[in-house]
Amino acid sequence: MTSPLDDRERAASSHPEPLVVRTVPLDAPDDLLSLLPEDAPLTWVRRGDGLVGWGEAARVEVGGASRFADAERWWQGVVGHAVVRDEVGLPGTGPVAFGSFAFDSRSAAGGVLVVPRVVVGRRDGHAWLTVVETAGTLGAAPDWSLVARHVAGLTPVRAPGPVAYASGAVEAEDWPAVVARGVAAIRSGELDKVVLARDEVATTAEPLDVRHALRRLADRYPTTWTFSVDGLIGATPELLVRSDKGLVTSRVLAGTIRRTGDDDADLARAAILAHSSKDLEEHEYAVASVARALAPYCSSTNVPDAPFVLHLPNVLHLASDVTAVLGGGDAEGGPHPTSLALAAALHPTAAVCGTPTEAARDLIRSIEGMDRARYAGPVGWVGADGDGEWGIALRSAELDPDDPRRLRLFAGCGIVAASDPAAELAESRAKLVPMRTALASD
Ligand SMILES: C=C(O[C@H]1C=CC=C(C(=O)O)[C@@H]1O)C(=O)O
Repeated sequence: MTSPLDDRERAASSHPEPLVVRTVPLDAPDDLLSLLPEDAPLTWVRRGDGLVGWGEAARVEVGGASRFADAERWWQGVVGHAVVRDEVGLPGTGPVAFGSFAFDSRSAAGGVLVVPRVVVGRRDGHAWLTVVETAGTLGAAPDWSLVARHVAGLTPVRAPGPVAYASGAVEAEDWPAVVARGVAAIRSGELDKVVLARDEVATTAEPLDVRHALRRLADRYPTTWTFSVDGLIGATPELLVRSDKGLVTSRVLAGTIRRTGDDDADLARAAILAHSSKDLEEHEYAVASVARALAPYCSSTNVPDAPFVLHLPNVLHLASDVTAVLGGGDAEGGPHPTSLALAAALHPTAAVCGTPTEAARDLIRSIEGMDRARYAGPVGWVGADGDGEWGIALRSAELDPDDPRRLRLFAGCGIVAASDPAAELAESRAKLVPMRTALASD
């Protein structure tokens, strides 16, 4: 990513020419990922459905505490001026922006929204093509031949070759001491929960072709959301917020146990996790933070009585699907907040920060020893009507914009009074597995 903007004026001044946007139906392509170019692929895909995009019709970079509000204002300006003909009318048709935002308002990573020139989307057997022009008027309807020509020009996906791993900001063996400081702060009553993370640096033999990693993530972790936005890639199991015609959904995860690879043993571990008071406590803080953040915007919020166990290939998580209906609360009578505004209101949940939020953020700043950049921040897309989907950028890596062989991989763990630092280190290793597997060439 180029240097972020952190003043409102520059963010506001990057309005493009009015966009001319046309969406037409397509026969559903079998495989969205096979359409991606090597250069700057944009991706939000789960179980074969979702959006892929390429090219750049418009872009804004934002920074600081106002990063979400500035991005929102820019997007409203873009869609307010756009000429749109949408022949499909589903979530994700018409103009969309892919985005990702830094975890911490102080991070230089800031945030970005990108409007692709071409988007192909797929949902429940329906598919569409959106083409965005930056000059001119609505022309002839595009069709599959445009995508076919694009695909014919794609380079084959390249494997990255051997990968070398090195410590990030904190050596792995030193990280339990960081966790121990978190536990001590909790036991002394400073806060209830903190989520502490660490990074590691991967260096690939060949420049990374992001498509290689995305394919492996999507194949191995089909229940997660595989994403790629401006050099941030991953497969997150955690949905911060989906907003779809007034219905809001959030998949909250917190509380983890590693898988053994043996199905019977893993079933026993799922039962242990479902009854672990330490993990249930971690989970409860995360769910409460989501319910609290949604309350001002929603007339009703449904929080399941107890979490279910989400099975992923590397770990099992406690999970709760929280749903809510927009309207009522403090927002009574006003326009519905967009999915981006909801993501801003929810971020950071106690699944990635802690409880109370401010105390946890301060502790993270003082003991974690690294800049999380866009790890653990919102990543996803927003449409012209404000509906969209935003995940939390977990199980992720950030490419070095100056070196296509270098990436930072991230993993974090929720810490409560009963946490054991050595066990948290093992859990963080398990959470690095998806990205490590994504980079492998076997
Ligand atoms: C912070 C991460 O995971 C969060 C999501 C699920 C379970 C978590 C846990 O059990 O600690 C974390 O709250 C991460 O993967 O980097």
